[in-house]
Amino acid sequence: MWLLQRVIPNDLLIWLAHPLQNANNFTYCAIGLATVLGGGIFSTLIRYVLVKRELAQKRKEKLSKCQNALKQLESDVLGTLSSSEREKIIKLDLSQLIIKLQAEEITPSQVLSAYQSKAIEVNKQLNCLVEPITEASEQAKAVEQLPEKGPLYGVPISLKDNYSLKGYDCTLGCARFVNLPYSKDAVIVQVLKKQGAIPFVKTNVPQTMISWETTNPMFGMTRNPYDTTRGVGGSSGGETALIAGGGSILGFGSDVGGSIRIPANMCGVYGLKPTDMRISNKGMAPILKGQTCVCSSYGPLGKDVDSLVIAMKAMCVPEMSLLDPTIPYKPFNMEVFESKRKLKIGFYLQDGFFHAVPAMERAVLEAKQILESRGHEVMEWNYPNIGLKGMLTFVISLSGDGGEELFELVHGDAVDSSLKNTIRLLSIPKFVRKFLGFVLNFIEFKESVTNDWIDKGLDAVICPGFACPALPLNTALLATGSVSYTSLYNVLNYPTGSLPVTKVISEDNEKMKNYPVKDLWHRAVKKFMRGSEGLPVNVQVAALPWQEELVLRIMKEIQTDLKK
Ligand SMILES: CCCCCCCCCCCCCCCCCC(=O)NCCO
Repeated sequence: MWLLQRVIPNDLLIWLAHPLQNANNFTYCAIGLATVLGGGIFSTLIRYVLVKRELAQKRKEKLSKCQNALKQLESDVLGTLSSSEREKIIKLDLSQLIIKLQAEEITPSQVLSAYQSKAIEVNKQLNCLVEPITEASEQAKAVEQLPEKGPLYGVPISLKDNYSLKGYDCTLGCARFVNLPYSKDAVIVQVLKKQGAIPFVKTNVPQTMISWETTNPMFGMTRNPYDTTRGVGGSSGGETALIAGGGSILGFGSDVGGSIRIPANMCGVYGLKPTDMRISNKGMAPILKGQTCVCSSYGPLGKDVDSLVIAMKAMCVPEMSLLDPTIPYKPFNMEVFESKRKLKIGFYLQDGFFHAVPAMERAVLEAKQILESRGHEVMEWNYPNIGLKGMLTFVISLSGDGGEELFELVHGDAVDSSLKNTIRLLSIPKFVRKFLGFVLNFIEFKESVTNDWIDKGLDAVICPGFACPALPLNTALLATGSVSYTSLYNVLNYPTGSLPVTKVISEDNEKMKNYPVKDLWHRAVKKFMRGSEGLPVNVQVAALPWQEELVLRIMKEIQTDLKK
């Protein structure tokens, strides 16, 4: 009161108090209610502004911490290797590198230096890194002292930002996760380290990872090494940009709707999404925690099929099941991978939901021809409305909470424009979700697709790696639905690989004049294919659950004949 009297002139106070002198109980209640409501709104606003400011500060601090760590690393590795020594290491493929490391022709520290300096160089152009793992150099020296060499002895590996490492944040591009370092390595990371691998960088992701444009308000946009005006896909886009740019020889990503395979397609990299539960997710940064219909799978990315095989062999070991008893011990089956049994393989060029561009169709036809020339039977596989049914199942599964968790993750944070649309699309009201769920029986859909494969005797299916190659920066949201090509295999939980088969040529784009513009998504894709010549085009290979070795075998056969 004393303060009010000092600040507000006396006459004004009397005038303000006047209605109160004659007020009845109702008026008191109304004034009280208005005060409580007004106060509530005011304090919520203040809290919102403070949270926003705090999160903006966190983003700034985290970015500058990461940039300083990269600068420090750059000066630490400067001069450790001559550029010709570095290039000799970088040009080795993973199998050759492992042979040289095991034979002690090169040391883990030398290999690490080569990749550290190359990654920094690539990052300057593509902005694909989050931060370096500063303990990597010590770890490289430590493995050199070990009496036994693991299968990944001295191999530097890059990890998507959601792979938890002791002492490091997993920000997922969200400021609320800054300064929350993990106290333990995820099980995958523990196993990889045990096998001799050296995690050396964490790579960029889209904000929340539920998007296929690798950009976020903290670390910014990752660019495509084939054309820096185009994106890299996502969400493991930092990984594929780094690998394609030569800054990593083996990377690890995650995939709930295509996040390993979409960026693999955009950057011409090899990737494998294993069956859920083949590889542990224990200790990983959780996302969409409550939902169990479509789960994140964790898998490798590399420059050839052999890299994926090496990674899977190294991970499918008893150690994985000991550290995470929910994972069945299922060692990598070389017999299946090396088998010469003739296969029956289905193929499709269109999923009936999103129209794939001609370059994607041609890639499937080229892969088909290779497989036929090897004596496999390749037949068209057309499951009615697979694209639409798969997409609806995917969207309804992800939006089980009406987008609540996604809202919460970005509340008060700057929201990336590429994500706004997705959140809106996933905020489907409960009654619509219930209706769609009623129309489409998920379990029946999954069972029916699997039965169809079994009835037709299919061993595997090949199809477009995505609906289109890399799009210009900031445009992924204009073609959101093209995710139907990859998300189908998350819904089905089939292991699926992606491999580069060809590049866009002018004849493909000439055929774009007949590309059906069914809606705004297709209009955008049609427009953005202009100037896409030279971009990589991948094909997907899918098989029934737990058949990772079969997927890799087919990928290897296609890769081998493409190189001839
Ligand atoms: C008639 C059907 C309407 C369809 C609406 C389409 C809305 C789609 C919105 C969902 C887009 C999600 C993109 C996901 C990209 C990949 C995410 C991923 O795999 N993340 C990895 C997490 O570990």
